[in-house]
Amino acid sequence: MAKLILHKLCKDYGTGKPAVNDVSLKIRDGGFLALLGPSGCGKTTVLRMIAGFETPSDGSILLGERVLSDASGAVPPERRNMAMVFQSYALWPHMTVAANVGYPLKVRGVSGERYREKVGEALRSVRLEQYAERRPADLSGGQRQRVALARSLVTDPDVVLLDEPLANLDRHLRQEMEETFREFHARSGATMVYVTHDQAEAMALATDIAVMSEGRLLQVAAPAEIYARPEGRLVGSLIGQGAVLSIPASGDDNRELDWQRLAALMTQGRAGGGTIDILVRPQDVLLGSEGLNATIETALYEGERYALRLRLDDGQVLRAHGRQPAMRGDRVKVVLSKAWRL
Ligand SMILES: Nc1ncnc2c1ncn2[C@@H]1O[C@H](COP(=O)(O)OP(=O)(O)OP(=O)(O)O)[C@@H](O)[C@H]1O
Repeated sequence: MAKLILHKLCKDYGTGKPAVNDVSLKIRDGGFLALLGPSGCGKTTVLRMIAGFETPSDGSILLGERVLSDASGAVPPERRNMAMVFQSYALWPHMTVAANVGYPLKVRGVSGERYREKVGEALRSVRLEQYAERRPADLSGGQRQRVALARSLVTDPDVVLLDEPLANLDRHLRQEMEETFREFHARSGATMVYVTHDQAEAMALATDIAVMSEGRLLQVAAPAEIYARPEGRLVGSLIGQGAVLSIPASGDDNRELDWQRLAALMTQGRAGGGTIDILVRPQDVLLGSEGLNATIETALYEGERYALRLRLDDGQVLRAHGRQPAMRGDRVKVVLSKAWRL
């Protein structure tokens, strides 16, 4: 299998604003890339161009040395050796689970022992062997999505494209399915591109996250890297549960700011010199007897702690974790142990 390369990819539907604008990306062989971004940012359009369902207005798509799409033409979807998994499962209701899983093999003319072997293997990979003769209507949402996963694997695709595959499931089932997806990825070795607007899902599943906004790619990095060093306000606010504050410019290049530096900047006022955006994670907001004055706006009990929303006296909002019961309107003091300049 080979690296999937998107080179200066554009899609203009003629609506006056391109849906995808100059997206360049390399997805390593066997990688699991999450395409993350708010609704309408162009994620699905990128996925559909990779699959061959949509023709790029500009740019090219390569799988290793093989050109799938460029100005001179495009390889049709059925010759790309890719599989797609949809939010809606897209199963045939009148066919059994086994027949659904085997359908792509039938289309390719595979039959007999080879057919049975491949279907059995795919069903085992998602632990659905016992359900082979059932119909989709007799399965839960999670089991239906596992059928769709097995079907996507049965032809040994080079690339599996997943379009919000867990969006229809409840929170508990989503977590369980995340485990299934990780296993599925590890076993199949296929390169995966996974569209989602759920950052927690992207962090839990992917080896790399690509954040998009308004058709453009903002940042591509491993989950831990993008969490620790997000680029810009949108990525900062999208990944993890941080708060973005605007504070007087620091004048130095250091992007990691400690409390000493922050305290000096935040208490000096805004007399000229411009401002910078900083990202503050809830675990770095420490409640105590000194620091910035703030008021508790909401305190949500989460079992082991309280998730607090605080308003600083300058009107900006922070998120914090509290150990003690807290009430709306309580006055507190906070120290920001560290922050990241966006
Ligand atoms: N067939 C189409 N014709 C015209 N405009 C389209 C078409 N498909 C998508 N668009 C527009 O292109 C932009 C990107 O859409 P796309 O579906 O790729 O976004 P998305 O990030 O996947 O959104 P969502 O998470 O809501 O599915 C949107 O503004 C959308 O309205």
